[in-house]
Amino acid sequence: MTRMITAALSAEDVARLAAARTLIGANDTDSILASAMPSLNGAERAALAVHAPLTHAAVLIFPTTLDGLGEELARHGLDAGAMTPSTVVRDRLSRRYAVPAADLAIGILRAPVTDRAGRRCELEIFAMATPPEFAHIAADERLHGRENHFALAVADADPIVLHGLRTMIAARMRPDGGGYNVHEDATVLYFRDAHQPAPALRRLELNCAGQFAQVLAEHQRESEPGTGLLRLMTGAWATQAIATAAELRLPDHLATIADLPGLAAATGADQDSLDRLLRYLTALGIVHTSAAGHALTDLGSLLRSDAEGSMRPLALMYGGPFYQSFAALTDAVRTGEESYARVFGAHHFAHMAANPGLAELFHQSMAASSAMFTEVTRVVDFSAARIVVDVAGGNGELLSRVLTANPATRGVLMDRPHALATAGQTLAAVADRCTLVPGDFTESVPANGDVYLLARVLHDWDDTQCHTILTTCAANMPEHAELLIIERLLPETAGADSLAVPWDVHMLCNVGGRERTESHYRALLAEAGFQLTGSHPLPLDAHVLRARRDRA
Ligand SMILES: C[S@@+](CC[C@H](N)C(=O)[O-])C[C@H]1O[C@@H](n2cnc3c(N)ncnc32)[C@H](O)[C@@H]1O
Repeated sequence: MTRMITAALSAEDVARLAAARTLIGANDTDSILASAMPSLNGAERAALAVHAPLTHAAVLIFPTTLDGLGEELARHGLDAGAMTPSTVVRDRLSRRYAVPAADLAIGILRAPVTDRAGRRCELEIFAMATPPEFAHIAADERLHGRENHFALAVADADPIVLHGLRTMIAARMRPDGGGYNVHEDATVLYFRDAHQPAPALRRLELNCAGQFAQVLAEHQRESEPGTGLLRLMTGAWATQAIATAAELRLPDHLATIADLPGLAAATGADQDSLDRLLRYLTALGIVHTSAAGHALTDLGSLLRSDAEGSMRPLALMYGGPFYQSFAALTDAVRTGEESYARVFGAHHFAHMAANPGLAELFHQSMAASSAMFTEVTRVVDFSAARIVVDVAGGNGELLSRVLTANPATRGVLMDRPHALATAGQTLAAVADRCTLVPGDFTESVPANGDVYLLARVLHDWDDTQCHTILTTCAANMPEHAELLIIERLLPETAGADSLAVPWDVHMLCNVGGRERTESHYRALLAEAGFQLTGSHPLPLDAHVLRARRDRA
């Protein structure tokens, strides 16, 4: 006797099943990862393919009933096995369409298919029994394909592996919920990229046998868009908490005192308030708190005033004058003019010139991020240079490194008088080989150098002012001399990450300057008669750009 086939599939769902099947058949793990997460490099894709190979593509279909669906699928060449109930998709649709979960009948079937490399994968078919009153759900889901996804199966059910894979994917696709499937004893994490051009690749499932509550909880937390936004919006609180710690010299005291009453007494702080600040600093990773008391983490140690390359002055600048000018960012964006002058009544450099204490702190703070200078003497060979001229060299941090590494070289530090006044201590060890020259780089620069340095100077100015500085250099530099520019470079492509991106806004607020791409610097140099001859990366996302006078 022939069994009645009662499930009916629409032509649209048959086509959607075929598309999901083709997605698997036309791809392997590497090619699907390359399309879904183009920023993964080959080595990262290969690692992902080992630890989490492609396992299935999923599609949600809408037969009138689930009865006889297996036979109907077989007629379309899909050999699906037994149906199991879906709870995760059912609950999501229940929430999405405000329909009681008990009214939704959703089953999962799996049909074997092979990828283009001949590896066995599956077509995961979610089927929702769709009586006429749920036709609107079917129409909406078919249109948006929200449940479509492709899946990677974690090869080793291990929390560290799962955590690492999750982190790698979450840097490219937004965490988008997940759950523990009791029927299959599997932890399922979803990711989403709403901007992915191929709808079938907008959603990724990472599937791992076993229950991993901690990884799942972290994923769920990151999946709530509000949490991420709250963290971003309260970033200024972290700035202030760190600045307050620096002002109270808390990091210095934490080097020898671990208990709260002792720390409160040493810093002159209210004990309960200090306890709350310490809890926040612990959450920020600055302080480590245990039964033994409080201690600095490695990160927090950089805030000690006696630390090599101490970042304490930067903490005070970012939580002090720069914090105030950033509060007027809206003005800067509206007008295109720096907010620092609006807040303090004078341009950054004029304000520094009139406030020696602040100038001292500023130059200490510039030196605090001079980790970008550590590589300069390795990347550039100064041994043939008789004289190195550091144009607007501040307190001489870079020049002192160059002269220390090159005992036969002499240096000229050129800057405004108030800046030179801060240089004595930095240059003490090389003072016999160094001359301090007050001047204005819009008028002239010393003329006898072999190498000229312009470190973190051009980003203070707009293109017109940069042109003036560069043409002054070109007019005064000997023909053979080389110009080295040290700056952070904005990425040439949108969306790429670099410290230059936030610093560009910082320059807008505080000096009216800007960060630039390498091609922007190449063009500025060319207009001033220089040719860009090389570019080398430095720490903290900086680069050294090498240029010579254009003889063409
Ligand atoms: C951001 S700091 C960079 C200092 C140093 N090159 C460094 O990387 O640490 C910019 C420097 O430009 C100097 N400056 C500003 N206007 C100047 C001018 N017209 N002539 C010479 N130096 C100037 C400032 O005094 C300051 O030291």
